[in-house]
Amino acid sequence: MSSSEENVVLPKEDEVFLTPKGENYKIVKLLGKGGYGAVYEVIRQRDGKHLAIKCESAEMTKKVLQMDLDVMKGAEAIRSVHFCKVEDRAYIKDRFNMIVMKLINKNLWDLRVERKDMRFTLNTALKAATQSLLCIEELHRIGFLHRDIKPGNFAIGRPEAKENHVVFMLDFGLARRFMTDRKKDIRIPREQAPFRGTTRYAPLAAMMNHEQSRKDDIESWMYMVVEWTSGALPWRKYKANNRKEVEKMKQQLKDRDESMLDEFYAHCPRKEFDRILQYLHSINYFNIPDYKYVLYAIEHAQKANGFKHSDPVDWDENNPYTGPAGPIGDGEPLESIPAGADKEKAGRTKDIKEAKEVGANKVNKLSPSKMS
Ligand SMILES: Nc1ncnc2c1ncn2[C@@H]1O[C@H](COP(=O)(O)OP(=O)(O)OP(=O)(O)O)[C@@H](O)[C@H]1O
Repeated sequence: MSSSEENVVLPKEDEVFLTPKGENYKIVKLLGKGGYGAVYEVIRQRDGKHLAIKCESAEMTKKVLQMDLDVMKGAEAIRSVHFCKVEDRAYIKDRFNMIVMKLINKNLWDLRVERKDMRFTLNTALKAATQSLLCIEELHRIGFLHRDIKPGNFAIGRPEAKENHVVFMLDFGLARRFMTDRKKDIRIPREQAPFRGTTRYAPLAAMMNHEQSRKDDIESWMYMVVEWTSGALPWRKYKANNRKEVEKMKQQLKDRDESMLDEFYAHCPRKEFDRILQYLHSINYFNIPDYKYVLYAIEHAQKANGFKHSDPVDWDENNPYTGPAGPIGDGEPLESIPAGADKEKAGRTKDIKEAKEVGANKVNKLSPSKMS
């Protein structure tokens, strides 16, 4: 679709859309545009609540909105606080499909580059690392891989909703279910898989056209966390058309090239971050990553640097931090939960909640000295 055709079908400022639920939403402004369509801030006319709508042109052959919907419904069924709640949906005839969801705030790419030295304080980077890891573990628990973990796909909530210390995960356009249809086993990896992701953060597996798995989302998370902490990655000057160069440098890290490791970990808590990276390089496609081990490493870095949970984050320097710090699950995949979570699933939610609480106790009992 050409951009002029796109402008005709996509919403315009002040337009009002009626959904089958009988709700009217008025467009306030465009928040962002992607290959699939666009995201807008809207006001629900009934109660004046500010929400977001994500639209996908009806003509798009590759439908990504359904995947967004499946993931967000799954996250709702486990009562995650890290995903936007879906409030409504509609098909606007001959124009676009849309989902209405919670409105959130700036993403973690914008928050970092706004800073004078283009990096978060170590306290903030580690807090963002913890919350984004919790997002990834929950996504895996409901049966999906993200396959495009990057700072632009994590955002903080709005202060009006008292959610500006909560990190949300966004954009499931490249997500993939990793369990078989019977939801018992991991899907057999394809021999070759087309590249999915963003060159700067993509795991080595993706760069080598291998099937991605849970460990690969965490490898991307590691690159993102290092960038938050140090302000840059060694391969920052390379773009998507230099994928081979970037792959070579990520391979040098895996091969323990000392000068590459020195550059990669500049300004980072090297001991803890390196434990994580070496661990990720030691596991394979079928392994359930040990999310708690990764979290311990981050906690260890926090304790070693004397940070407290209440120390403020960079985007809200005058208030104590109140963000969630877990609990984290075992990563044992549940059967993925399709759109329209029903009553039968409500019972399962209780089980999941209990399992999470047990997980929390275990985390608290273990000593960070395990990392040294
Ligand atoms: N619920 C929301 N509330 C506020 N802003 C949002 C919301 N969802 C998405 N956005 C913003 O809209 C933009 C596009 O969103 P999203 O990442 O879902 O689409 P995308 O086009 O697939 O992204 P990209 O192509 O940049 O990876 C991003 O800047 C994001 O921060």
